[in-house]
Amino acid sequence: MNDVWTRIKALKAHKGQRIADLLNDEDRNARLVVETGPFLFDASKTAIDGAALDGLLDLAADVAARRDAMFEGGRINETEGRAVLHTALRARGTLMLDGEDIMTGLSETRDRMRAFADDVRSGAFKGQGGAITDVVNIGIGGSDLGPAMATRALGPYHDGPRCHFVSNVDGADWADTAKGLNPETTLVIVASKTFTTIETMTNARTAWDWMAGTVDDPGTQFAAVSSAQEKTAEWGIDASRVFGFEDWVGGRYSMWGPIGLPIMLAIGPDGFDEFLGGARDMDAHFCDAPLEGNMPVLLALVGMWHHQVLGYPTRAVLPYDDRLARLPAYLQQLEMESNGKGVSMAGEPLEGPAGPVVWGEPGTNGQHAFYQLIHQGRTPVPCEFMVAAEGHEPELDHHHKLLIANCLAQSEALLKGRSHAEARANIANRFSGAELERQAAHRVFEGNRPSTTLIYPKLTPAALGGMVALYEHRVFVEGAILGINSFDQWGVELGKELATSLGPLVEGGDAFAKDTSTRRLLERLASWR
Ligand SMILES: O=P(O)(O)OC[C@H]1O[C@H](O)[C@H](O)[C@@H](O)[C@@H]1O
Repeated sequence: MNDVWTRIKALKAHKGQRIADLLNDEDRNARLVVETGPFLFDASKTAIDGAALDGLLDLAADVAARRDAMFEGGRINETEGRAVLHTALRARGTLMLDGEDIMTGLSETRDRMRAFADDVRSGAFKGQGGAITDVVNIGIGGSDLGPAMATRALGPYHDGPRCHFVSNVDGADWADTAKGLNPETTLVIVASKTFTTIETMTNARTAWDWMAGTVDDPGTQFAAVSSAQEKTAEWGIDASRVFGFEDWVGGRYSMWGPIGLPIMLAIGPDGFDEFLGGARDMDAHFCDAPLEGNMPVLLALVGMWHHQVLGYPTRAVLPYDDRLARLPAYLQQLEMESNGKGVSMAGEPLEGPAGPVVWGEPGTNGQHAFYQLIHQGRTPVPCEFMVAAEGHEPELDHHHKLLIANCLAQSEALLKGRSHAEARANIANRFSGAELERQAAHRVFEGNRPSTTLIYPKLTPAALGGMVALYEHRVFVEGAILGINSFDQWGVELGKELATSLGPLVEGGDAFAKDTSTRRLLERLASWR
């Protein structure tokens, strides 16, 4: 699709319409509101008119073929020569890859996870001091963000051992986590697809030493999750507690399989199945619904309208759901590591930007922090709101009503704004003349700012699974349209290599080969140690 940038440029002709006017067009509104499963996605508070939507849908014309290739195991991760089959982790039936039904191995692993989780949760699996009270997942990036986000999101369903997450190589992360833990009743999961990531290996070694201080055989209280099982054996972790996955599961797409073990330990295997089921339903919708009316496709096209067509550099994810506090961080990896690319699959520089900056915080907290910029800053920030119809605290339903009211108020405020005349009228009793004009100018809201809203009845395991799958497929659609590889991450390599070369210099080695700034920083840090 080498004319994609030409077509994106052509779409700019449709910009400039006021959202409030477009909202009067019921036919257009109906096309921008999609429902599936427990979700209603409303993209009508954007400046996309019917013709722009036609053009955007046209961009996505070839996505279906690529989508089918992904689900069928095509090697669409071309730079690494790999299939992209995280969807198989939540699928049913058979799926042949290189002459083998991969579903057999996947369900065997899931059965082993289930048995292990049941044993840990029931107390049949014991630490030296008895039943496991605490689980520490040691991993980073895709081996941390998904399970950390999901266990927080599903707090009301949590009836297993406490789950903790240590990711940062900063010793503070381990030290603060270990402080309240008893090694004799703690299970450590070392989660790393490659089992080479320096942060994870360093934290795992520290955890091992900590446990060895009290526990006779620390390996018995360690489990490992990896696609490099030969490396887990070197750690002395018994194969019965090693859960593998294949290289066709990308790290940031991996929580549906063994990387999700902390979720399974927290909410139980049945809850985990519901989580997978929600994602599977979204997969079915993505595969079966026509492009128009396809929720991930619409979410992707709205994203591209804002970033590639209108040039807005960022988008904010604003869950009015405190338990989704880690969702923005999770989506930062999912979206920015997948689509933060500069060249096409063929290695040609892109004519425009691929993925935007993704950021956010739960509402209402963000309102009291950065919404000032969202409402009055010069650069529009497309906002992606999400809110449940009900919370898990029926006795606190008045809180939830306030939450909903605030969520809807923000998208309404962004849409409507406040004119100079309105601002002036509000303060005309306090100011006059030039001072009235000046004060009013500070109280003007431009309005006409875009947002989308995703609503769902309740944040259940199934709803969370569906929501994450929705965003996974959104990333896929954007990447497919732009012709980039959403499944590699070469951009993280250089920093890793340089960190390796800087290690000895932090120890005091000769830094003559480094630039003058890096040398100065090294020298001053050394002088302070
Ligand atoms: O699971 P691991 O192999 O330890 O990798 C952990 C993370 O580190 C890498 O640098 C990648 O950027 C991430 O995509 C990955 O999730």
